[in-house]
Amino acid sequence: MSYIKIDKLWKRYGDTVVLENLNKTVERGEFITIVGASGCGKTTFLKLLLGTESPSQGMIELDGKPLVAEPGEDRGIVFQRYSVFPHMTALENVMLSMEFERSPLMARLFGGARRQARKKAEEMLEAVGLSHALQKYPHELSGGMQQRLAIAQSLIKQPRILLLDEPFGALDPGIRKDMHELVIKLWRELNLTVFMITHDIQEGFYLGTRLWVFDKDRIDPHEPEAYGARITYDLPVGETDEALLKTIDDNLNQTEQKKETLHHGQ
Ligand SMILES: Nc1ncnc2c1ncn2[C@@H]1O[C@H](COP(=O)(O)OP(=O)(O)OP(=O)(O)O)[C@@H](O)[C@H]1O
Repeated sequence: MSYIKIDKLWKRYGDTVVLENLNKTVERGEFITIVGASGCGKTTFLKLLLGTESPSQGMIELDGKPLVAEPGEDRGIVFQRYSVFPHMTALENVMLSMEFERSPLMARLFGGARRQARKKAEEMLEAVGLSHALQKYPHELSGGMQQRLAIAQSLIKQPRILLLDEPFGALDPGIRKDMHELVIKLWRELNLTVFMITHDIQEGFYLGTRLWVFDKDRIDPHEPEAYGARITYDLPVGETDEALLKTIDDNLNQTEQKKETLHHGQ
């Protein structure tokens, strides 16, 4: 039995087909990177995995059970820009995630439980390289540090699956490299299963174990909403040649161009 099974999965919004009949299995500990043209449904797919969206048809199974459409502790997500609470320090922001989890009504822990939460939050901030910034407020942190904080917030709940939606898209290349190392370290040490969306196909090939390409390869000019994205490539990372990379990039650019042409023709 596979850890995650994506079975005849469709997602529609009204008459618009966003995802079309996805079928995949994923084993524990895999690191899947996802690339695809803008607006083709990558974030929607992560939301289906997170459980904040539900399938129109088909299902996702997690550990042999249908994934329920509500966020679970076993899944954590990091977005490109994370909304941390501006009036709370890094430490308080991470502690708050734990307080919400352990005391959902009051979001407040006391005494020994609070001391324990504080220790765990400090350890997690240290693991992401922010031990020197525990008392800093988000506006005092650089973009890379804010994403480290977002990762700490998401990992403090000890998810088994980490969903990353272009987490480094807004960062400078040098800082991105540090973040790659951090994510690889956390993935290995915490034995996570990771799904990460990126716009950068090279990043997709550098990180992880498997690269998925989402592409809406069929477009009917009379009915542009009729087809959704499918997973057109599923490639083991590290075994693919440059020529194939270029073909994928060209295909995705063509999809973008077709969309542009349709858009302007309307
Ligand atoms: N809640 C919603 N209601 C209606 N349509 C939606 C909703 N969420 C997403 N969509 C549509 O679904 C399509 C896919 O959106 P999604 O954000 O998943 O794409 P994406 O591949 O992540 O894009 P990008 O790379 O630009 O972030 C878009 O056309 C979007 O407008």
